[in-house]
Amino acid sequence: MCIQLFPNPPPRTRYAAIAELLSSLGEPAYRLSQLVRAVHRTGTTEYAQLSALPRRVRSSLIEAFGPTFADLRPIARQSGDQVEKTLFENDNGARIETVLARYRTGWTSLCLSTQVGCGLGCTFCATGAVGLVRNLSADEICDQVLYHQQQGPVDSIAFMGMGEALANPHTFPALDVLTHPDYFGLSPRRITVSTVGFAPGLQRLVDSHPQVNVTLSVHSPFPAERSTLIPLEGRFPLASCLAILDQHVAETRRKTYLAYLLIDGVNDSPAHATALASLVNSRDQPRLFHVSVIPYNDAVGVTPAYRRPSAARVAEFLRTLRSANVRATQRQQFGGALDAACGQLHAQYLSSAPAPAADRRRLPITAG
Ligand SMILES: C[S@@+](CC[C@H](N)C(=O)[O-])C[C@H]1O[C@@H](n2cnc3c(N)ncnc32)[C@H](O)[C@@H]1O
Ligand code: SF4
Repeated sequence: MCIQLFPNPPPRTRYAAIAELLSSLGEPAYRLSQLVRAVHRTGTTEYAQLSALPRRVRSSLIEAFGPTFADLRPIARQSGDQVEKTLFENDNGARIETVLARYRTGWTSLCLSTQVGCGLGCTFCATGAVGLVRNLSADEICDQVLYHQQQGPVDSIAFMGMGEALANPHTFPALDVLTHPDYFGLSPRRITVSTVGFAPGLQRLVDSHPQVNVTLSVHSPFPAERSTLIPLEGRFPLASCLAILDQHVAETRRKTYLAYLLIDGVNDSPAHATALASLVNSRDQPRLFHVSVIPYNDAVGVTPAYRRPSAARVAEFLRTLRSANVRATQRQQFGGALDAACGQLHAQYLSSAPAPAADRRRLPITAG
């Protein structure tokens, strides 16, 4: 397991570096938001094509930062019913995936990645089977949103793709950029961060971005069993994360989500549901905790023979929670056939097929 405890201050974001350059050139303060608006509106990330900016500014940007605004480029896309999975690559060949889901109401939700792989080793997750290749930079996290916004509106964002967002120190400057009114201008209430329980990061998140929605992955109410599913339990027990959330909901009155993965014959018994309900009902504000039940998705590279429970078993689990007055719903999931649902992303690190060529810029679109 690889654990990083925010050892160094993260490097400047591209946005801060450009602001500094523009100021040193004596450009007016509005130039940066003009640049960002032009990138979002035109669908290009090539500085040379941003004709809204004076030529001298474009030349200085290219000289300082190279030809393009984005570090990640999309190299493959798969579309299925209500879902689109995009594979991105950076210049060093690191790959990640994002998933855009379209609800029937027209609402769009983007599930983005924060790490190439993940070092926390949860036994049910394809991203965990990859291991941690590296953290994404704040710019790479934001580039995923930028790319999708260039294609159409993105109504909400979930940090639920590849990686543990709160173990990556660059998640915090990325949230600053995404919510900054001059850059992405997203409401923090439309952003959700999911964590498996990286307690120092969780504390930092609720302190620095209290309006961002939080989901804590629980998956077992029993500590010994939880640590066989989520090794991080041994380092940061669930109880310590729930204590942080208790304080957070008391201060903000914001609803908080507890994700519960259901694996057939492992953690889906009535005894598990009853113990989970007791855990929720023992909070000071139980009505502010909402349980999202996620039936297991087949995940490449996962060694134990886990299986998805039957629909009847899932319904029974939900019934037990609700009859104990716990608010609980099944998470709507999309893209299982494309390996695009929760826990299935691995950006071709676990495929036998060779990785795509780094310079392939066209997007093959395949039906799923
Ligand atoms: C891939 S994780 C990324 C966010 C964060 N690292 C976390 O674990 O909460 C997003 C969600 O997918 C769930 N998940 C992981 N593997 C899964 C699987 N095989 N089937 C269903 N959900 C899974 C996680 O438990 C978590 O709730
Ligand atoms: S479930 Fe989350 S924390 Fe666990 S291995 Fe997968 S991405 Fe990492």
